Amino acid sequence: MIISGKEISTKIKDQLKEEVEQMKNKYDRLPKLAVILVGENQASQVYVRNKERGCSYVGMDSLKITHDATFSEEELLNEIKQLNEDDTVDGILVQLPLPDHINEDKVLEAIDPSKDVDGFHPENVAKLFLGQKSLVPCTPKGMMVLLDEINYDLTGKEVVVVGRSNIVGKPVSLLCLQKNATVTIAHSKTKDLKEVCQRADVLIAAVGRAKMINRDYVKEGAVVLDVGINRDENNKLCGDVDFEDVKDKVYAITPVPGGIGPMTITMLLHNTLEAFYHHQGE
Ligand SMILES: NC(=O)C1=CN([C@@H]2O[C@H](COP(=O)(O)OP(=O)(O)OC[C@H]3O[C@@H](n4cnc5c(N)ncnc54)[C@H](OP(=O)(O)O)[C@@H]3O)[C@@H](O)[C@H]2O)C=CC1
Ligand SMILES: Nc1nc(=O)c2c([nH]1)NC[C@@H]1CN(c3ccc(C(=O)N[C@@H](CCC(=O)O)C(=O)O)cc3)C=[N+]21
Ligand SMILES: [Mg+2]
Repeated sequence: MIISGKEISTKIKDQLKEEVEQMKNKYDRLPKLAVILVGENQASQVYVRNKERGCSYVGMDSLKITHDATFSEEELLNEIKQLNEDDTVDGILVQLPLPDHINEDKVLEAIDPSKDVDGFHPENVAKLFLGQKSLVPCTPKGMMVLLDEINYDLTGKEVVVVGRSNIVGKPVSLLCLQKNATVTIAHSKTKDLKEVCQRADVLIAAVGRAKMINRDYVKEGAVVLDVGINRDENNKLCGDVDFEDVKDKVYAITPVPGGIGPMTITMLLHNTLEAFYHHQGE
């Protein structure tokens, strides 16, 4: 089975669109997402455009703020402070990576946790760790929604996550643990990665290396979630998984493009609506 994140995300966006319409009538204001982009990173520009498109699809307001790569940390922190104080703004997202002269941790900590639609602020990270209600990182949340969509119960299942980043690997591991999976987190220092991956009922690839996971890593009948966004030898978009090589061995797999990526955007919209409700005292 090929899990179309694109189709599922369209279905969810159509539901969000209806909710937004109701909120507009009820509160006479729209949810609003502010996206800040510093520098000229090509991929970032594509993602930010997709985020704006997502907002307009569901009828939310969006505010795109772009700066050239010389924008200072102090200026960025000031801008975030202003957005924190702006009652018309529900969500604030600072696109990563930031230029080297800007301290990422400092910037993420400056965002009002109630507007932190990425779920990257330490307060939200701590809540996720503790299993308390919080804004949950979009990519991990999108993966859980996809598993739900195919009625896949993680209880007692072996999950192997390849990658331990703060934005994907670690949070998705916690979410799988919450759903009663047995979770292994692998990374660049993991020994015998192939053997570790072969144990997985659910294999999550969040590495950033084109087609690294081939059929030798995959157990027959496994579910494979491919987070990677890479370019192959022909400069074509591809995942961390060699899709053609593994597709006849799996129970289900997400493609790239059209898999996890669109779900990430949709969960961002979902989080923005959640933040809006919170700001309205719901
Ligand atoms: N579809 C989507 O919505 C999203 C896609 N992405 C994509 O997902 C990928 C991962 O992103 P992100 O988590 O930010 O990446 P990072 O670069 O922050 O993390 C990569 C992780 O992979 C590990 N790793 C690197 N090489 C190997 C290897 N040879 N064997 C095993 N593990 C390895 C690293 O290990 P170590 O810690 O030891 O260095 C690290 O933990 C990228 O392609 C990115 O573009 C990211 C976010 C959202
Ligand atoms: N603060 C912050 N939050 C993020 O959520 C964040 C970030 N920084 N930095 C970079 C990563 C990456 N990311 C993606 C979002 C959408 C697609 C996406 O839309 N992918 C499409 C194709 C995109 C294309 O055509 O290149 C797809 O897979 O079908 C991919 C990757 C969010 N990230
Ligand atoms: Mg990173």
